[in-house]
Amino acid sequence: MAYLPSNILLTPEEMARADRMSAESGIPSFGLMRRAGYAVAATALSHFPAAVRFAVLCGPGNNGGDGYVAARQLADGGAEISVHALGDPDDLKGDAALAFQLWGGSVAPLREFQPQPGDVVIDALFGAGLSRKVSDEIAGVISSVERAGVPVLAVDLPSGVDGRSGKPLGAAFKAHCTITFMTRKPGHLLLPGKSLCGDIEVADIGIPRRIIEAAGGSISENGPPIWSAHLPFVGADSHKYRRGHLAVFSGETSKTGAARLSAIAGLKTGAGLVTLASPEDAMAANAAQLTAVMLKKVDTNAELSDWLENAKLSAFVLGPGFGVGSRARDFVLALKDSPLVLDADGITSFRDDPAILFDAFEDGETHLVLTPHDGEFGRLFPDIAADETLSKPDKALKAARRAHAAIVYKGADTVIASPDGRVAINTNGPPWLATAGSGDVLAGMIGAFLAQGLPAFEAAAAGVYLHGEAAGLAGPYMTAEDLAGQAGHAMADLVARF
Ligand SMILES: NC(=O)C1=CN([C@@H]2O[C@H](COP(=O)(O)OP(=O)(O)OC[C@H]3O[C@@H](n4cnc5c(N)ncnc54)[C@H](OP(=O)(O)O)[C@@H]3O)[C@@H](O)[C@H]2O)[C@H](O)CC1
Ligand SMILES: [K+]
Repeated sequence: MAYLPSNILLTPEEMARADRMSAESGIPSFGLMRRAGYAVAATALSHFPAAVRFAVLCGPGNNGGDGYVAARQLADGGAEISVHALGDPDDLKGDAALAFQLWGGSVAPLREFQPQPGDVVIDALFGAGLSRKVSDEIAGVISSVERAGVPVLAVDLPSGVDGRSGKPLGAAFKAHCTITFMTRKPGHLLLPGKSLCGDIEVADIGIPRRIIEAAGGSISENGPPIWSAHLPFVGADSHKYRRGHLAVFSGETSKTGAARLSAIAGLKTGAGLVTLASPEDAMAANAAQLTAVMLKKVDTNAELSDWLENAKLSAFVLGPGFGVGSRARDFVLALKDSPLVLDADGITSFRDDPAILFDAFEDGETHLVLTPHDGEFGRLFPDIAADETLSKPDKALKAARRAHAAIVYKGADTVIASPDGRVAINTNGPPWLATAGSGDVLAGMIGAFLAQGLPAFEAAAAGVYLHGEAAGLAGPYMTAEDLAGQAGHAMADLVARF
């Protein structure tokens, strides 16, 4: 059984489409279920060789079918098995009915299941077909398993987790590990689903890759396949390792640190030049702490216009420590034709009338990157943020289309979306990234990729990925300075991979 590494993610609907396409191309659907069940049994044995009993909980659809196949396979191998079913197994249809026949052993009602010490629960209640909140009866079984502290192997998804959004519907198992088929689903990577899956294994059950690719939409795991072709150093001479001129706007005297973090991160991410644009009153504070980053006094709109006319600037970062208000709005509108990362105070400055921002960046190729965390997202897109029916990728995509911007919707499961429909879920950020100044560093990294000529979505996704890599190098006790400091090493590692 092959286990597939891939950055393609299929929603449950897309996976169902892949199933249909493979059936239409002549691949017997029961063969898929059989291989799925075998993979479950193999994973159960490899993860839990000392299990006293495998307690297989089977639902009323094909997820349950996988469970029956696994039960047969494990029983044939000599394992102790119990099978409990939701609903009457005689009502099963299609492949699930065939799988039940293949099992051929006894089945007790789910409500009679009582976990025992030494049990390993194989959770085959619901997978891709979960369509509504789980009942109190099922929630009761889930909590009895949790109370007993016995491990859970989830088939496809921990039952109760919505594969599209990662949200639990009513209640959900917390699995030790989850075995899914062909590709992971967004719900495996989005919170809280991610924290309920445990280790995730992906088994090849024989759907051809061309079908997976054709059935897939536009959601993928963030990683080099999305943006590496745009990196300037790929296949290039070393003189191209640094390029572009990034400008970062500093806040007033008492708030200059955030912009300096962005600027230093930008330099280490490969921008050829980085200039900090500083108000006069902050010049001394900035000058005292900068060496490789250049400094330019920019106080007024007129000074900004003059600078934009006379300097060759490739991209901008505005927001970290900048201050909320009309000066931020005026500067952003002056930058409307340039690649821009708008972060923090820059975002909040448009909370009263976000349409001014969205309209300003409407023309041409997408060249604005917005990097909101939850609070900032709610300020710019209050209706989208409040819509409980939307997943985080849905929200990011809707926001991207409205704002004509690449959106980096930050969090422990950062999502990057493009107005053209592409969405990436980031997975390499360690928990210690949630530290003061981390967002400032990210803005500088994205700004540097914009300055190096990456399109907005690719720059955003590459920046988020590099941020995660740098945090991994900096380790759990890092500060934002350490994080910015590791950007160069993380870039060197990336360069070495291409
Ligand atoms: N290519 C593959 O990946 C393959 C995957 N397989 C497995 O099949 C499931 C998906 O099977 P499906 O039958 O579509 O869906 P489920 O088994 O997950 O669930 C559907 C049944 O569950 C009922 N349901 C849904 N939500 C609830 C709820 N909250 N409470 C009670 N019952 C619920 C639903 O009832 P409806 O009334 O909504 O119709 C269905 O009866 C996938 O996850 C894999 O494990 C194949 O084995 C091989 C190919
Ligand atoms: K399941």
